[in-house]
Amino acid sequence: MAKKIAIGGDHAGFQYKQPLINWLTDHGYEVTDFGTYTDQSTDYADFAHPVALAVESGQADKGVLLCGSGQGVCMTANKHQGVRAALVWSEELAPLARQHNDANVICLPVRFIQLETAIRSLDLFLQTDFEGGRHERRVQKMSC
Ligand SMILES: O=C(CO)[C@H](O)[C@H](O)[C@H](O)COP(=O)(O)O
Repeated sequence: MAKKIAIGGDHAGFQYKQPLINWLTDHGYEVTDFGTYTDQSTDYADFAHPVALAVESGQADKGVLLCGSGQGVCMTANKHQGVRAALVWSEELAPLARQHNDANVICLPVRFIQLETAIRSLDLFLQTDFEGGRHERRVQKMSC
């Protein structure tokens, strides 16, 4: 089970960061917060890279990234070796990202989903295992 979680996001994701950290710590996860720490305008890549690096290096088991649409942090994180970041905007997508894609970073579009959906999606993401089998071959083919 993933225990060490890296989290970060830009100003557009800031509103949900602390509630998600609270939920994670309440449920026994060890959280590293890479910012941003205010709602002042920032650049999403400045937070997506540190979170992705934490996952890439093994410092964190899983990553959580937040921005307005989820797109910028997701694109940035996926530049990193061994990082499979998934944009999740409904509860159904969270377990699929784990079961089929072995995603290790969840990207949440804070301007487009309710906090309850973000928390439920994160919970499902962290609880769900990769299925392997036919998906193992497909995940391996992602590398270029
Ligand atoms: O990465 C994004 C868009 O691809 C995020 O949604 C950003 O949070 C967004 O672009 C921030 O927009 P703002 O107008 O600067 O608040």
